Amino acid sequence: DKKRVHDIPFRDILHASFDNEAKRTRIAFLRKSKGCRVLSEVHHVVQDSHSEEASVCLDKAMTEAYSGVKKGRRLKVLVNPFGGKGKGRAIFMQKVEPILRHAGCLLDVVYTTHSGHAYEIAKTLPLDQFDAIVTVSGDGLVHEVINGFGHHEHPVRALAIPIAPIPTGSGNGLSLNLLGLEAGFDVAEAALNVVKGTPMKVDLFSLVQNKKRSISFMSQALGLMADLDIGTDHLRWMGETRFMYGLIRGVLRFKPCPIQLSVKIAEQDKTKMLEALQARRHTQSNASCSTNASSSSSLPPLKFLPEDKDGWTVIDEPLLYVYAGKGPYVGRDFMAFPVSLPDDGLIDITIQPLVSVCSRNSSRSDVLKEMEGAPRGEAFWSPKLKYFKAHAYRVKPLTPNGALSVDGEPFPFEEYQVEVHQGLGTLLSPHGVYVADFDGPPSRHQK
Ligand SMILES: Nc1ncnc2c1ncn2[C@@H]1O[C@H](COP(=O)(O)OP(=O)(O)OP(=O)(O)O)[C@@H](O)[C@H]1O
Repeated sequence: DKKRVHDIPFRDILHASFDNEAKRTRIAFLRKSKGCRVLSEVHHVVQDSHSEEASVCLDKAMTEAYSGVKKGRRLKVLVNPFGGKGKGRAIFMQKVEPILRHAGCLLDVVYTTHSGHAYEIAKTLPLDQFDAIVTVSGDGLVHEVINGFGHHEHPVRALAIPIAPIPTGSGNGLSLNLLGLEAGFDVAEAALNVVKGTPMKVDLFSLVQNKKRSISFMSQALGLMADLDIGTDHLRWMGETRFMYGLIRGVLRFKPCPIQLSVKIAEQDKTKMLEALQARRHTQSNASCSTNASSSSSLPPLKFLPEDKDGWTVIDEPLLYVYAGKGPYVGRDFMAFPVSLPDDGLIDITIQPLVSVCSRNSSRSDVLKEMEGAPRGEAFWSPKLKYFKAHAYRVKPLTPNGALSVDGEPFPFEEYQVEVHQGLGTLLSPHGVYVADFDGPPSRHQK
């Protein structure tokens, strides 16, 4: 009977078992429905003579389904009920929790009640009780968790606990980077990553401002890009569209970003950056770059002093924006760092000099044209856009007025320095690499 044949990849199986009393098989799995993944369950009654065969078969299926992965993970789940369009709680209860429960995960769920709540929880999290921490939120809660871990009594061990995001915020850049464009907003796919993803080491950044050290995992934005993160906060109701709206509005305003930028450059050859990306795609496991969690009880010391000048490049020209970070996507419609690698120990920095966009040969419409290719990271190839990989950088504001956004959160517009810590953070990932389609330049940028 054809109707009874289910072709289920092992990866999609959450649970498979045989009830010998009732002679019933039970398989819980994810299937595709209208472009999204949904939880499904099938039961079959088996003839007595086939009981043993069924039992062996389902045991085997479970072994394959959880090959290399601990079954029944212990999870600390943090749900921001107000993230994005305010549907975090409902999405968690209706779509995510059932998947985690069917997979036999043990859940300790907290609904955050205030800004800073996730930070407090992460700061005092008992380290041996959880296999992963799940954020049902946007990138803001992840920033809090990482900073809480950074201020934990044992920060390096805390940062070795993998974080797995469920995308219910407005940006969800981290989910996009882990799951890719197609699956990045699919909460069921993200839940499957919670159940079966493997730990992937990622670089984190120390940001020092007024002697205070914060950790950033995704981005720091100045000028137009900060306006995009912060200046569109009141447009949260728009969901992710607010980023594209902010981008167009910012380009039309054309406001310079009054800073002096100093960069400890590691690479500025775009072709070499692409080659490194292509090579990294073939080495999916990055366990070798893991920091030795047990050997250190404090955060890595800072390597670069604010007065270091040797080997630093100073950029004084007027800029439209500076955008620095890790992970290709910062939003669904913006691949800001297409050649970013999770663990190269470097930060990607993009700079748009104002002169090149205000020159006689260039115009706002040119910038907007570049933006058309933003979802595919095409601006990378624009000769007008400077793109560095760096060990560290520092910013000195030249006027008191401006905006700085760190991982999407507003920070004081004051002098700061950033450096990279290789492999200090841990995420759960289905692929062991960032998922973003990016290769050679589009035809208009080909020589
Ligand atoms: N109960 C709460 N009330 C008010 N604010 C909260 C609450 N819980 C968390 N927050 C704050 O909400 C901020 C944003 O949260 P979150 O990352 O979930 O969504 P988002 O900002 O919509 O998404 P994105 O960061 O992707 O734009 C966090 O910085 C956090 O401090």
